[in-house]
Amino acid sequence: MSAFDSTALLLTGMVLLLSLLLWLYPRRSSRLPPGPGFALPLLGHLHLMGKDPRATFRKWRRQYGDIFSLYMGRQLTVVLNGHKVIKEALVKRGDAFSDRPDFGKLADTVSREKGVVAASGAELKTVRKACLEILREFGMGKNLLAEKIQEEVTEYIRTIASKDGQPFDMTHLTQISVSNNICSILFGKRFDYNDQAFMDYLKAHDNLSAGQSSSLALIFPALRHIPGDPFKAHKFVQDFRLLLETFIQPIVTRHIQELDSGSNPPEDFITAYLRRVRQDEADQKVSYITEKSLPMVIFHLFGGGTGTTATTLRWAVAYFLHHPDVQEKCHKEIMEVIGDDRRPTMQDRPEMTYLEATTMEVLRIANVAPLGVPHATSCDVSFAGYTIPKGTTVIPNLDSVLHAPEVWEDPDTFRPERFIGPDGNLIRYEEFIPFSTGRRVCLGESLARMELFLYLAAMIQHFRFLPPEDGQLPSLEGSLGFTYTPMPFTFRAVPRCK
Ligand code: HEM
Repeated sequence: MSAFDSTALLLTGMVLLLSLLLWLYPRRSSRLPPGPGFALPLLGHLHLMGKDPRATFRKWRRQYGDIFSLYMGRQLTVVLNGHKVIKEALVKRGDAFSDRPDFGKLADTVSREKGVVAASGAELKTVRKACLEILREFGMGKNLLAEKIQEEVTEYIRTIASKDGQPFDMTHLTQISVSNNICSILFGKRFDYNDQAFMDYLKAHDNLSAGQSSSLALIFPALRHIPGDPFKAHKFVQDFRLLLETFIQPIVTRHIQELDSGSNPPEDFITAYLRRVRQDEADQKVSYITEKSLPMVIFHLFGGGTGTTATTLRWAVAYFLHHPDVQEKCHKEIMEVIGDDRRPTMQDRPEMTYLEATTMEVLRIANVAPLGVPHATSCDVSFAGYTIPKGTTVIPNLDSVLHAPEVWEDPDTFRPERFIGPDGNLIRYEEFIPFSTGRRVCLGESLARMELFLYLAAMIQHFRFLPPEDGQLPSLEGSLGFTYTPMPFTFRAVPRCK
């Protein structure tokens, strides 16, 4: 090859590389909301996000305003901040802002089904409606379910009492117990607190919600083949498979066999959903309610019903340990309304303003889903003077509402009294949106609120929470993955004397 040929080859290579980089380099159009400048090819602004996106978003909000944009990889993403903007988008313009983005190619290697959390458009409408109707059939928000939860709470309290006031970590016990409530609805059964297989499933669920995989791994599934799994991509696929294929799918298959063979499957969510599938088939209706999508729907309800409520209970105990006065005020109210010789019931709830205010303050300050779940635009939208294209990922930054200093005085101070008015009644702030707002508001909100009340009332009725003998208090700085969880801690649950 002559020197001329090699130079030409080198130049052509450089031009091709430059074109590829330019093609990969995300550029923001002038009609988009402003945002950080330098986006890398492939990574976009991921390298600027830091360990705690909440802190980065607070900084960018100060710099660019309530609506800013960035690139997560090559995906255009708009972050909405403050109650006014989030309400405007998710509630008033809910028609345009209620889709979900593609949750990543790594998840697609396990299943492409959308279930409920990842569904958009007509599929979302049909599946969400069916889920809500069936959950209500099984008593969500009603006494029937409250009684079931009370039985689970009784078992939970018995197990805590068996610790004899010695220090323990409540994480696994609380997770299994809370998960049993949604499992009773979904599968018609609860799991023993020592069931090792179930504990492994919960561990896999924990790993997924801790967001162990990097954002890069979610976008580039091939990273799971790198030896040593540095991006935790292989682990993500393993955990996802364990839950979907080893835990949930066999239960669904058993229900299908029982239903089709005329034997009696348990009267639970799966059977109710399958009856709808069969009905739509009999009516020859083209429907999104299908046998194939059912395992993913169950995966989402199981996931939603397992992590967040248990995490909120752990945050509540962490704050009680830091604020014994709040614990005592809750106990005093419980003694006045319920006493110590019967179980708390849902009928007691309206009388218990201080416990309710305390629960709301825990939900606000701990804010277990600080960035919500990403939404996506279903069409090109003109919004606040910008044009946001169809398919843009939208992050409703709930942290910007629940910790807004203009709404909550000293937002980082734990003070249940902020939810109680001068007349002694609860104040229902419009800005209190830990379950998000609009068409995709948390589907399990009333179940979660019922659980939080029944667990906390019974826990405080029976025990005084104290730090271990060395006085070590839990950190109030948690770990942020898909949810915001407390760091592991131990405490003593000392029985209250009758
Ligand atoms: C303290 C407890 C809980 C909190 C703080 C919480 C919070 C949230 C938030 C912020 C969202 C995102 C809404 C959006 O996209 O705008 C969500 C969605 C969801 N939650 Fe919860 N949640 C809790 C408990 C539960 C429970 C007990 C269930 C069980 C059924 C559940 C099931 C779901 C489902 C299925 C979705 C997706 C809804 C959709 O995509 O349309 N959650 N939750």
